[in-house]
Parts: sequence; structure tokens; C-alpha cells
Amino acid sequence: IMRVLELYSGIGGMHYALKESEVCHQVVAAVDINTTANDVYRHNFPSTALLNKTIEGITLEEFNQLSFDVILMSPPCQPFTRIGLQRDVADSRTRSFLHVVDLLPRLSKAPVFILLENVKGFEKSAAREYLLRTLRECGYAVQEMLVSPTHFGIPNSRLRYYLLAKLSGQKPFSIFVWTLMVSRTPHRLACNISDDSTEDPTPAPPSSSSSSPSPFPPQVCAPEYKTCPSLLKATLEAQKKKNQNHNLSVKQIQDFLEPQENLNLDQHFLPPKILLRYAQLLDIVRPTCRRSICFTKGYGKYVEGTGSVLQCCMDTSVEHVFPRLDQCSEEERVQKLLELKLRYFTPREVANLMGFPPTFSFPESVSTKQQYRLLGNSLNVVVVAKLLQLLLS
Ligand SMILES: C[S@@+](CC[C@H](N)C(=O)[O-])C[C@H]1O[C@@H](n2cnc3c(N)ncnc32)[C@H](O)[C@@H]1O
Repeated sequence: IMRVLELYSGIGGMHYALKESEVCHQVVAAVDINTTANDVYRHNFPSTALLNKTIEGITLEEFNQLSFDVILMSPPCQPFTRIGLQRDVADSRTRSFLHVVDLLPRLSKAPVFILLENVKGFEKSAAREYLLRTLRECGYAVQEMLVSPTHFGIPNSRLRYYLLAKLSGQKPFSIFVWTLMVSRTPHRLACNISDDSTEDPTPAPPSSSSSSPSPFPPQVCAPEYKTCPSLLKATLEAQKKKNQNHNLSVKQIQDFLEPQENLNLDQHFLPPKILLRYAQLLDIVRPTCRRSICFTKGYGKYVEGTGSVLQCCMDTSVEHVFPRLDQCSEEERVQKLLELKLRYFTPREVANLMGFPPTFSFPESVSTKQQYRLLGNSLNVVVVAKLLQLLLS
């Protein structure tokens, strides 16, 4: 039985992934400072020891007493996000992580396995450099990768950096993983994915013929795109979304929705004020789509880039409503937009897309906004479960 230490435990995404992986385990302690997240964790895992304290406050002796074989951790990602300041190790939020790395060589019993999850961007950080150097010095074999749920047939983008480490003497990492996981090294990974991409890369096919066709669809060579790069970008985005919806290896959104009769829909529709102001920025999907964008902690509060919204009325279409919208009066605009019946995904639906099992629930005291916030900070359980199987078995 593996003794697991779950650091930055949040709402317990790692714990659910462990359960899903079917590896025989015991979580010896979970640690987090967010009291709301801890309420949710305790609600779902009442018998796990949950430490409500800062990780940098845990001493070497305390760590030694826990006597764990595995560390699972998803440290705060704000210091590394592509849209943030990228203050990296200079950001005070990285302190606790550096504390963990510092303690690693000094533990009386080195953990056999480590899994770290973070945002895309971490692969270029000094924090990663420091972790890698320490792991090498301690004799770990390491594999890193960028993986999204879409690679496992789930219609939700959440491209994340993962590091798997095992102490030398363990079974080597299986090569199979790397063909599946886009690429072998973060360097190549970083090259495969353009920096501003918000969506997932498609795993690069093995380079076969040298006469590869142009990566752009032919119509983008049209002259109007030369004078208007933003139009080109929008067209490429639209094309990409269309392609994603045709990828039959990915499930449809409707497989993750709550039964409509259970929902108080009025509560979830986007209000006219938001529609008027942000219509052009919405990422709209239908139940039959095979894609959605990453749900972040601002979902339900901010609109742009925080997660997709669902079109509930199929009698009209986005293509029908949007093109002439700016020629309409405000009143007509609202009318047209309301016809689409756009609603937010419910927290339960977001949890479904993130692979949380039906047994997962929130205590009643946690508001909808807080639920979105906590889910946005969490991880995809199905993805991490697969990685744990690869790491631990
Ligand atoms: C990216 S989230 C991880 C979420 C978690 N994996 C889940 O499934 O919900 C980072 C978590 O680390 C916690 N955290 C941040 N700094 C911390 C620190 N210094 N000590 C303990 N917990 C911390 C935050 O409260 C947050 O819940």
C-alpha cells in the first residue's frame, strides 16, 4: 500500500485521481491553507488527515513523521502563467514549493514517486530548473509532458505541465507514454506549441515525408487576410474549432450535462447586460460539440477566456445571429442574442468535464461562485489518474 502525501490538496483532485487509478493507496496527509477548499475536501474525505497550514511552515521532522512513499502536488500556478507577470522564484507564492524542494534531499526516507502538476509555462521556469537539478542529484528518473484532457477523449481543453519522477531502481518509464503524450522533452514540446496558443496542440505525427503540406488551410492566403491579421487569426480559430468538433475520438459535450429537468435554468442563463457587452468574446458550444475551453477560477464572474457557454436553443444558430449584429439597435441585439438561450455550465457539469466522479459534492455552505473558483484551481482527474497508473504501476 502506497503512503501518499497530497500537498496543495485544494478540493482533492489528486485524491480522486488516486482512487480512479485503482492503485492501492492511503493518503497519509493532505495540506492546504484555503479554508473553503478544505471544507470541500473534508466533506468528501472525512477520514483523511487534513492539515490546514502553510507548507513552508511544516518542518523536516514533521515531514519525516508522515513517512510517505509518494508526493503528489500542484503548487500555485500564478507565478508561471503565460498571461501573468511570470515572477517565477521571485514570487512569494513559490516559497512553499522551494521549501519542499529544499527538504527533499534531507528526508530520512526519500519518496519513491513524485507527481507535480502545473500550468503550461512552468517548463520554462527557474523553479523547474531547481526541481530538476535536485531530483537528479537525489537519483530520480524524470519525465515531463504537456497533456490535455482532449488527448483522452474529453471535450475540454486544459493543457497542463506534468512532471513524473521515480527513484532509481524502479521499473523504467514506458516509451509508449511519449508517443501518446505529444513529445519527449519539454524543449520539443515548447517548440510544438506556439506561445500564444490557448488551445491544445494536436500530437505531432511522426515525421514521415518531407514534403509536408502547408499547415494553413488554403483560404487563408486570400488578400483580405494580408491587410487584416486579426481577421486571419479569427478565421484560423474558427477553423480550428470546427476541426475539433469533427474529431470523433472525443466525446460530445452532451455526455457531461446534467439532466435538464434537474436544473433551474433561469439561474444559469447569461443576463442581457452580459450578452450586450461581451457577446463577441464568448466561446459558444452546443451539446453536440466535441470541444470546450478551459474552465478557470473566474468562470461565472468574468466572461473572456474563463470557459465556454452552452447554447440551449437549436432553432437558431450562431452563424445566423452574429454576422449582422453590429447593425442592429441595442434592443434588437438583445433579442437576437437571447434567442440562442446561452447558459453557463453548472458547477456539476464543470466537475463532470474535469473527471470528478458522481460521488463528489460540495457542502451547502459553498456558493456557486466559490464552486467555480475551486474547480478552476483544480485538475482533470482522468488525466492525472492515467499518469498515476503510468508512474505507480
Ligand atoms: C493549483 S491549486 C491546487 C488544487 C488541487 N490540486 C485541487 O484539486 O483542488 C493550489 C492550492 O495550493 C494552496 N496553497 C497555496 N499556497 C500554499 C501554501 N503556502 N501552503 C499550503 N497551501 C497552499 C491553495 O490554497 C490552493 O488550494
